[in-house]
Amino acid sequence: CYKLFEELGIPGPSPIPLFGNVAEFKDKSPLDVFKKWAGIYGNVYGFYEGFNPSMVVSDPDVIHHILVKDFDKFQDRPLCSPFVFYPMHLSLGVTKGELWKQQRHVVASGFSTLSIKQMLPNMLIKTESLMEKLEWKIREEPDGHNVTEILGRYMLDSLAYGAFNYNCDSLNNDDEILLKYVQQYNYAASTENPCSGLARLFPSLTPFCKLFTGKLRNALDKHVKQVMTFLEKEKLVISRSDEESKHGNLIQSLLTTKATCHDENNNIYKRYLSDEEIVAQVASMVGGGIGPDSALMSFLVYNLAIHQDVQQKVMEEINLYIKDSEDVTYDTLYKLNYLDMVINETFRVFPVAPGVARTCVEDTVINGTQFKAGTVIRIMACVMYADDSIFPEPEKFIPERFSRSECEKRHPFTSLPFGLGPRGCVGKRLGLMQCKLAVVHILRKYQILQTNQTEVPLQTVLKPVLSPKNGIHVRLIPRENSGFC
Ligand code: HEM
Repeated sequence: CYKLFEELGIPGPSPIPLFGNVAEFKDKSPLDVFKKWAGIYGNVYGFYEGFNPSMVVSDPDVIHHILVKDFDKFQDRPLCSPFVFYPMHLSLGVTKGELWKQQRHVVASGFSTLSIKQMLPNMLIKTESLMEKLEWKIREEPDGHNVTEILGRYMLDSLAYGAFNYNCDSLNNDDEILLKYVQQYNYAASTENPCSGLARLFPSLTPFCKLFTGKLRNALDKHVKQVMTFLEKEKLVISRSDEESKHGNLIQSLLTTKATCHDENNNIYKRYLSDEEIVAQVASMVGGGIGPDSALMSFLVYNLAIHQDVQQKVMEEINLYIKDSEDVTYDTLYKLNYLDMVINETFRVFPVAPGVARTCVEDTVINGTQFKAGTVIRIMACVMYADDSIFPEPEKFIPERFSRSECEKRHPFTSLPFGLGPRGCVGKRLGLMQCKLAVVHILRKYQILQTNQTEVPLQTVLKPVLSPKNGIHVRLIPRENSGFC
């Protein structure tokens, strides 16, 4: 059963019976293993996760084919977590083929510019709560503290209230149903979780491993019940209100947008998503969106603390466009080009999503390499980010690499923080807006400094997105006292 790659003439490490090549990852950063293998086997090679063949790709031309040109042959995604409970099998990240296409159209329409602009007022309310929380924390620990937990909880509150009108306060309440669910969701997919590791390696053991997921199921059940009540509430709002207010949040958009479908004779018809499908989308967007959102925010704060010159430039740009709080609009946030470059460079240095995955659904040949149906394809963007022929001096933090002129010199498929193509991240603009909103508020009030507890270099862990292993320790000092405006 370990003959596939040999027969196809695809290079890769030699597997050992039962485990394939996973032993190589023991006690190492998976990112380092993929970088090492790329150095030995090149930009397209194969390895075995247990018995399962996976192809690893970090060649931008081949990636372009997989994500866009030959999308129909690679449109499905393998499961990110082996534990999928009702109704999550209906969520966008999991569904396949025709059902995915129908849902994607509906979900994507909830992320239009107009919809995102409508989410901003609720997010601003949560940003005020963040600022209050930070002020309190600074009074308690004036010499610096770990900001990761606070930032993560803020991102959750802001996402839930902005996108779903779901007013949760995880910043101040450890027992928030949503917070408990997100913690369990992340743990279930984390590489630190031995149970999910075992189920990934030996899928036939998944039913056994599921016996140990009581906490996840419990947290999911409570979350699903809560989302159901929000759904009923939004249905009432829709039945009462005029057309104008119908797209006030993502749940309303999911309730009122129709999917285009084809029957067995290829006739077109339209349908609304079922309640189960809507609940699955909300639950998975909260669970799946918040991990990368929070990790990005922490890494960004870290980079601003370590690179004071970069922080100064971001501040100058903010001062240029945002004079007072009324200027914090979708349009002004959009103008912060230098901040965009800093975010892109943060994604490169700390690849929150080190790669994206697809399943090959039909045999195909790309640039002379054969891809067999059923094979998992791991597009490891992190390998390109560390390649000095693409990003010279990759160990340095240089936001200017992402200026428009520099980007035009590179292959567009060398930077994939949100994936790309028809199955790329649907929440990209929302995630970026949340992050910019928080950075603008923090920087207008505080200078971010590193402390003697700030890790250099920073240790990271995959859980399931790349995150700071021990959090981010920084000191915030009010700008009026810092002499730095
Ligand atoms: C900084 C924040 C975020 C990052 C870095 C990120 C990254 C990603 C990546 C890499 C993918 C896989 C794309 C692919 O396979 O090509 C993805 C998919 C997805 N993301 Fe995000 N994401 C973020 C925020 C969000 C937010 C805020 C939401 C929703 C509220 C969201 C919803 C989704 C969904 C639903 C998918 C699956 C799309 C599909 O299969 O059609 N993401 N994201």
